[in-house]
Amino acid sequence: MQETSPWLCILPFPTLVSLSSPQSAAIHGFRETEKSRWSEASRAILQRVQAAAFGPGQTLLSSVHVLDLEPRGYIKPHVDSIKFCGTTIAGLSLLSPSVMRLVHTQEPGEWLELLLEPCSLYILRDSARYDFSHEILRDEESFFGKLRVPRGRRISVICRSLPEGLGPEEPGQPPPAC
Ligand SMILES: O=C(O)CCC(=O)C(=O)O
Ligand SMILES: [Fe+2]
Repeated sequence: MQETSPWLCILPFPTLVSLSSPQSAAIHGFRETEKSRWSEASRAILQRVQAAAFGPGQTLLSSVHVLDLEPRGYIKPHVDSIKFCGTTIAGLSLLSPSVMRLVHTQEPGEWLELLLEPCSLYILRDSARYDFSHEILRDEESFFGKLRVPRGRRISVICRSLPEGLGPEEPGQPPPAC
């Protein structure tokens, strides 16, 4: 029997809400939720993500952001709000491949693209997080160099560090989406 991926337990989303997060205006064709309770199998995966992306001294937002982007959905260039998000953003991409483009906010000629394969993890930290905008290209523009990367439904699971100076969040109080 084929083993079921633990990530499949997040599909379909039972209670998806529009969180109107600061970045939501940049995102088109999506649903999202903040999730703090996970199955044991998913927790094990999240721990691997967190061990790879965050240092021992970093505190994370207590909820993980889950974003469900429809095949025609895309994310316009933005820098995550420094009010709600610290130095590090780590995103696990599921289902469809996609292309993430980073563009320097002061030097638009300085840019790079990342091919986000399903089950890959990207980490935006320090300069990549603060000095570059990030975006997910829409299907029509979804090329990695000359390689066409057709977009389907994409789900991302995003962990973020807490902004400096903010203590761990109050238990039971969901953080603002970041
Ligand atoms: O889907 C992703 O990997 C990135 C989402 C994002 O940029 C955001 O929610 O601010
Ligand atoms: Fe973002």
